Amino acid sequence: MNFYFDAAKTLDRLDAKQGSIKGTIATLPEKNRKRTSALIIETLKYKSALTEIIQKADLLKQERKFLKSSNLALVLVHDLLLAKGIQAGDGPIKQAVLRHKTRLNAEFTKLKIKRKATSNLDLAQGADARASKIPRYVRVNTKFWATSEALTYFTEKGFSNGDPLDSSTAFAQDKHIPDLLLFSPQTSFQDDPAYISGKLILQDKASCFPAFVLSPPAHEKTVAIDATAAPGNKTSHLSALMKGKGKLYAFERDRKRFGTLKMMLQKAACDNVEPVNADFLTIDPSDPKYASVTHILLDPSCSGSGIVNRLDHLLSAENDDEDGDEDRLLKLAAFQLKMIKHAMQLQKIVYSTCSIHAIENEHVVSAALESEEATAGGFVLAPRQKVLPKWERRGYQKDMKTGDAEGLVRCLPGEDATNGFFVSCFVRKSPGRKRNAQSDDIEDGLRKQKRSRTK
Ligand SMILES: C[S@@+](CC[C@H](N)C(=O)[O-])C[C@H]1O[C@@H](n2cnc3c(N)ncnc32)[C@H](O)[C@@H]1O
Repeated sequence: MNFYFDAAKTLDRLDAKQGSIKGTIATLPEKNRKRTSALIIETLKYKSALTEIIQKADLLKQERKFLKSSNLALVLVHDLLLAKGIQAGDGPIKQAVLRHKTRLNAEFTKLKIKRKATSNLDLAQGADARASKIPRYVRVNTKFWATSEALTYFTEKGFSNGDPLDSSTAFAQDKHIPDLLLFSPQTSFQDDPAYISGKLILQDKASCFPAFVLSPPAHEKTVAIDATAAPGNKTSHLSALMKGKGKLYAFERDRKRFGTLKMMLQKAACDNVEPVNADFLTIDPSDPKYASVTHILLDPSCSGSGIVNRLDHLLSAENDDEDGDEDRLLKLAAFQLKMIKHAMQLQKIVYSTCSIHAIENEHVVSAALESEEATAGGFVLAPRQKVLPKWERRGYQKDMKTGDAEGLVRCLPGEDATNGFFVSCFVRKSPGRKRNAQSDDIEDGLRKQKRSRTK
């Protein structure tokens, strides 16, 4: 029965908007996690049908002594009607549902007739249509092997070059991000040895933009920060771009998510990363440890409104945050701005969100550009040619009080074959810029390297 209690509690947390489906499932006890998460997802798929059946059968009223939680009733009735029956010993709660088996089955049949369903599947809530237009993106972890080796690996597995949205055996290389491959959205990598061993990282294309735009040089003197790191996809991308050289501090304030981050970093062989379980806002930029930091990735918590393939479309309509709850967005925006201003005591900053709302994107960037911290540090937006110049969709100028929106990158789900995303890059203006010995050394070094290569 514990398995049903865990599933019901998780559904309670989702109803209370305490996280995304994926994020909430990740906090379940490891034992039975696969089984419990399958039950949660299946129950959510059929939630509207199951709720109607339970109401019509008057189950909660009649069994109020045993079924105190509506979500517990949902998971039990799910298994009774749509799976192999309730998988638990004969206790009073199971008996409370079984007493109504005939009535529940009758309501189930009536509902199918009412909804003109020819199979159980017709009662399920459909996926977000935009998700089917997003290929399955897989980043080759160049810490372990080269992209050319990965291409051979997949060719030997039966994949061939082509459009992955047309064929389940086609794959392609991405046009904008090196080492990123595209597969059909249905391709599963969970059992692929290359995924299990950390040689492949499942990461949406847009979420690869921030590390690529920041691109800290692969140099022993480079010191960078990922200020909001867990679960760690962007951290491992940064580490790969740095070729394991220099130092990357990865901050994560949440203890549980910090555990996930550490596991991810180990699996992806991120040996130049030092994970730090601390709030980025509490670090003192004048601390000698961070004085030589040149590059900062800032991908703070956001509304997640751009993510369309995260299963969250399964949450009920009243939880749907299409227009965003303004209060919540304003609170998030205030926190996001605080993070940027804190980072402005350091050097080059990439700020990103997986939100489509201007409140968390252009508005935050404009406010950051107008802040005292930006003036004191001489920060401006990096121009388009430094921020994925070939990417067509740029920021919304109408939502910028100041700054050129051409320097901003936007991704729209359903239109760009990615989730919704936003990327900006702040750099210090050269004139009047405080000289940072470390960063200037790195830049000088790289300039010299380039010169000697072209000679
Ligand atoms: C959007 S997620 C980051 C995702 C991550 N960049 C990735 O690609 O895997 C934001 C993370 O920042 C953490 N966080 C939020 N505020 C923080 C702060 N002030 N200091 C450190 N971590 C913070 C959250 O706990 C959460 O894990």
